[in-house]
Amino acid sequence: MEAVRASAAWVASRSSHVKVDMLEVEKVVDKIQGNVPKVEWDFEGIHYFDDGPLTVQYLFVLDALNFCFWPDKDLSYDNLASGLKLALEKDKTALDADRLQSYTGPQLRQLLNWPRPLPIEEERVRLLHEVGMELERSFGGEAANLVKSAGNSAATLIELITRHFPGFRDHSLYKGHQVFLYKRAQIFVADLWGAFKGQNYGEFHDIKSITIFADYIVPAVLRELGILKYGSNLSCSIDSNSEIVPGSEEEVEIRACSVYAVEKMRELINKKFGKQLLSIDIDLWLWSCGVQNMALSHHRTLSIYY
Ligand SMILES: Nc1nc2c(c(CN[C@H]3C=C[C@H](O)[C@@H]3O)cn2[C@@H]2O[C@H](COP(=O)(O)O)[C@@H](O)[C@H]2O)c(=O)[nH]1
Repeated sequence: MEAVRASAAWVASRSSHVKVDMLEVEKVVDKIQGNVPKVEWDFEGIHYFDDGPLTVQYLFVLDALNFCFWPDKDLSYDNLASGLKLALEKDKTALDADRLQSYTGPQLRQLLNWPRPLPIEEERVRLLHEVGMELERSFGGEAANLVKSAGNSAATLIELITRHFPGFRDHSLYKGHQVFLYKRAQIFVADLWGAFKGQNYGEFHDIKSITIFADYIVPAVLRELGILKYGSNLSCSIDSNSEIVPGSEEEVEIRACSVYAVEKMRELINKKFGKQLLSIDIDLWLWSCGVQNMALSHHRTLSIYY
């Protein structure tokens, strides 16, 4: 994921609305003495797992829809993960490639047992269709075949996903430069790694190449820790829950600086404590802190990417 790392650093070096405070990065690293608290994947107990290909199908569909929950204050990622899990437990064919291509908005709501329209519902349906169609066309209908064809390489899997499924192409243009963040593609790799505990469909020899997943929770945690500093206009917009325009400099800077800050944290932990941490582990720690802190205000961007 060199493209993510390099483009995030490029943005961080030119950023004007968001700054990474390296002194605060150092303070946090010293405070935890290089020991990032271990958070178990599925600490919430909400995901489907059967140790086989159906779990891979579940995780791929989950991450195809893993974005933008905040416009509905009662909806969260948990509803999606547990809704899809229950749907699969009731009907093992619910996420088959042909079924994915035919869901309508109301049927998707019904599948998730959600009583009203989902945020950006028409995009969610479009992405489901895209996943079903391309899985059928190129991977015999199974996400497990997509994973197998990556040959245990996280970078190859992300390359395959973004080549075959346009809905995962989480790119932005910033000051004329292409920025790659690939949040949902990377989180799918992390979910495989976490669910299968680094074995079988979750075995990746280059898992350390993955960065954090630039969503709307981790930046809020980094800001709370003092690691990200926002300019006054941006601070006001976020604290007053105003929407941040997708693709704006502010939005790209928030996401890219989050990736960059955690890469710096990781480097510092390595330098000071001689530990090689995975960004995935830092991400899950930060994310779990964020979702347990209801008081955090996060940036609000209507986006299909996170
Ligand atoms: N950086 C990062 N972002 C993550 C996740 C996850 C879930 N990962 C699962 C994997 C193992 C664990 O046991 C987790 O269950 C969701 N999100 C993002 O959060 C936001 C949802 O927030 P709220 O509206 O409050 O539900 C939304 O952008 C969503 O895409 C993560 O791990 N890292």
